[in-house]
Amino acid sequence: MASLRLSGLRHRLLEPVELSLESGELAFVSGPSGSGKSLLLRAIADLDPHEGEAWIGDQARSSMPAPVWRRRVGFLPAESFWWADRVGEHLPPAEPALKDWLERLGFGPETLDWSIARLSTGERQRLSLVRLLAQRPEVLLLDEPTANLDPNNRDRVESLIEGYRQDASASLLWVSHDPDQRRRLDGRSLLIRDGRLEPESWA
Ligand SMILES: Nc1ncnc2c1ncn2[C@@H]1O[C@H](COP(=O)(O)OP(=O)(O)OP(=O)(O)O)[C@@H](O)[C@H]1O
Repeated sequence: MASLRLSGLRHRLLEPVELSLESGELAFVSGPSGSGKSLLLRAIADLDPHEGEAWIGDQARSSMPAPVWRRRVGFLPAESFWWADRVGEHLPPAEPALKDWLERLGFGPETLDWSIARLSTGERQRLSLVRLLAQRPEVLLLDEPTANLDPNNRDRVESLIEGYRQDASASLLWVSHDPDQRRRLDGRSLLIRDGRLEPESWA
């Protein structure tokens, strides 16, 4: 239940970004390859050096330890990193929604025993979303979370993210190259062009 606000957020490619997302608001970010979309998300998540400030509600990033900020602001990278051997080792068993989230993405309970090495690209992508939601972030920064998925699994992921956004009133910044997805999910559309983050015009 928190808004996200950015003021003067800047890294090497981007002009200073001013942005406010209400609690529960969805905004898409698009722009050409290499325009800085992933770097923007990484700067907000405080994973790379940057200038400027960010707030969740009225709490500034600089007012809390980096690990606390990174847990509250959940970043889903385009390529996930897994450190243990089995899926279940990355997911908290006490999370009450875990079984439901896995089922909604097409995974049975046996998935927890699967080796990470056997996962397909799309399975890794879907399971990394479950892992992120289990962190219960208040803000979600999603870097093309459906890029490797067939339409059925894309719909499942969209539905799960939308459900989480509504239940948790989470603010979402979602990098997507897909105009149909942006229309389907009815969020604000932002575009990075020549280093500036600006509202996208559909005209
Ligand atoms: N650690 C880094 N050091 C130097 N340059 C980097 C670094 N990370 C990314 N870049 C460069 O910054 C630019 C923007 O990268 P970014 O990953 O944000 O692009 P993007 O808009 O997400 O592109 P795509 O749609 O292809 O994923 C690219 O030219 C990339 O090569």
